[in-house]
Amino acid sequence: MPVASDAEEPVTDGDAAGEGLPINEVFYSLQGEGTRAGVPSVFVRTAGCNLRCWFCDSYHTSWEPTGAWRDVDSIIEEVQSHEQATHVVLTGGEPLIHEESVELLERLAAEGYHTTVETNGTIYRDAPIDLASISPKLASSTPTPERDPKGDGEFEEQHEQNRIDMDALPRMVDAYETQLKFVVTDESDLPEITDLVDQVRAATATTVADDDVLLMPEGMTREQLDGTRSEVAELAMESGFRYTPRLHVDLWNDAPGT
Ligand SMILES: C[S@@+](CC[C@H](N)C(=O)[O-])C[C@H]1O[C@@H](n2cnc3c(N)ncnc32)[C@H](O)[C@@H]1O
Ligand SMILES: Nc1nc2[nH]cc(C(=O)O)c2c(=O)[nH]1
Ligand code: SF4
Ligand SMILES: [Mg+2]
Repeated sequence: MPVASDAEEPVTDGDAAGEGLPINEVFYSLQGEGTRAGVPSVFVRTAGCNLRCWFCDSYHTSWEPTGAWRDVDSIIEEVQSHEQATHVVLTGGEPLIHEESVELLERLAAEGYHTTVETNGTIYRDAPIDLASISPKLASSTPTPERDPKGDGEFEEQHEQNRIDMDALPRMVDAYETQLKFVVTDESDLPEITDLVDQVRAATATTVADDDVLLMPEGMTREQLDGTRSEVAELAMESGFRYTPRLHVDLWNDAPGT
């Protein structure tokens, strides 16, 4: 967890917006998820999210947002310090809740970076995004009282109402090269995924192929993935959708900054 320096305003939940972007962490790693798994990339993780998935592997961006307000220049400078990298992954939290993410993406594009945005697909923004890595949230993500990592189900209704936006999602699919990356907890998720993909196909002019739809096993640790990955791999073979590993978890488990 990065600690805010004296020069930077710390981010806390319910905070008034500061200057620039609330940044939880910037780190260099391999893209662990999706069609570009294995590509060396700089990750820029914003703080704050409009959803509250019970399983969120970035708890300190959603349930308890933490970090520091930073201007775009300082973020670009840190990205450029990783000289080998040509790919940048903007993630969060939900990076597209922040209008300033557009400016950051514009600057990254002008510097020649390939940009991937990891997003829950509920907010559309017009920006130079090379790959929209959209992870629409299923009913199994909802923080019921039994599955609330922090409280007693206080976010259940808000999460349930906001987790799918059938205006923003097809709009993003039509605007950008897209992968739809679903977190799968077990086989009961599959009918909802199929239904959602059908709805997106009906609402877009873009062809969404079966291998643009990725099934990703739920799990923050190797141990948790041991309980989900085989079943999700079988589901991919049965459905014709694509499987994505969580390469970073396989390599580094849940170590910070990976
Ligand atoms: C922390 S989210 C940030 C971006 C955005 N808010 C979203 O959900 O797409 C980054 C990615 O991690 C996935 N993810 C979060 N928690 C997970 C878990 N416990 N197991 C598997 N994937 C998870 C999300 O679905 C998303 O694809
Ligand atoms: N290595 C690595 N790959 C990732 N791909 C998407 C990530 C994310 O948190 O959005 C992520 C992450 O946190 N680490
Ligand atoms: S939408 Fe993304 S960042 Fe927000 S709670 Fe869910 S997984 Fe975490
Ligand atoms: Mg992650």
